[in-house]
Amino acid sequence: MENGAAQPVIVAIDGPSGTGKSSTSKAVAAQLGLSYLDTGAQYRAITWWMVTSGIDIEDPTAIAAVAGKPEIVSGTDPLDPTISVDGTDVAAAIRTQEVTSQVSAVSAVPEVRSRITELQRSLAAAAEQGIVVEGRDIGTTVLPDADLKVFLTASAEARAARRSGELKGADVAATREALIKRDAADSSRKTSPLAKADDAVEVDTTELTLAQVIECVVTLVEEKRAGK
Ligand SMILES: Nc1ncnc2c1ncn2[C@@H]1O[C@H](COP(=O)(O)OP(=O)(O)OP(=O)(O)O)[C@@H](O)[C@H]1O
Ligand SMILES: Nc1ccn([C@H]2C[C@H](O)[C@@H](COP(=O)(O)O)O2)c(=O)n1
Repeated sequence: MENGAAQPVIVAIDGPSGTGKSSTSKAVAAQLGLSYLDTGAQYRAITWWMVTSGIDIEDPTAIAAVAGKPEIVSGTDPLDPTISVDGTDVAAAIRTQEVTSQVSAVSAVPEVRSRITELQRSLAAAAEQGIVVEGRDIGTTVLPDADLKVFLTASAEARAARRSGELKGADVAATREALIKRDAADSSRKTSPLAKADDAVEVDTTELTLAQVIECVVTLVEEKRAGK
């Protein structure tokens, strides 16, 4: 650019549950002065609204009919990401087991996906310095022209151990089964399933520390910016 200002950079980070997408994306965005969007939080937020509104989660037609109703607002500061529904802060409420166990069913409904995808694209377009967007279908569907696409993976054992460490005292085997079940549902839905984009860089984080994964992604972004 003539004035030397950096072009906004769009980074898509996808992968299964517990591979480190949120931790990595937040840190990379903070380090590089970019915005950050947790798209899983948006699907959790609409699921929370469906559950608290008494919508039958087993009925995709009922979900589709009200998918446009809740107003979901995401704050994109990586140091203080926020999520609200109709003005209520739901950051804690969307992390309950009740929401986690139902989010795959709600997020499989095409009307939900088109509504949330539109929100995600408008937030990405508004990010002046650029944005790190993490989820399941960012590189394939939401932002197919992203400057950099990363697909994080890790063994089910490593992911379960990480999650069990978070949920103190949680049974590792049960956590592993729950992760595998959610990934299978997210990967097998018809509309924009969890998938690696053909042009994504795959990073297996099983044997890497979080700091190593962050460094790896920061380097990939810097290489892209340098035109390498
Ligand atoms: N490379 C790593 N080594 C060890 N622990 C890690 C690593 N990456 C992430 N973690 C830890 O694993 C847990 C899950 O990470 P995180 O929430 O970032 O994953 P995620 O892919 O966003 O998961 P989900 O899709 O379920 O939201 C966190 O406690 C995080 O600190
Ligand atoms: N781009 C996305 C992001 C998330 N989802 C769905 C599928 C996940 O199981 C759920 C919760 O995501 P998490 O908070 O665990 O990252 O949301 C999706 O379908 N597409």
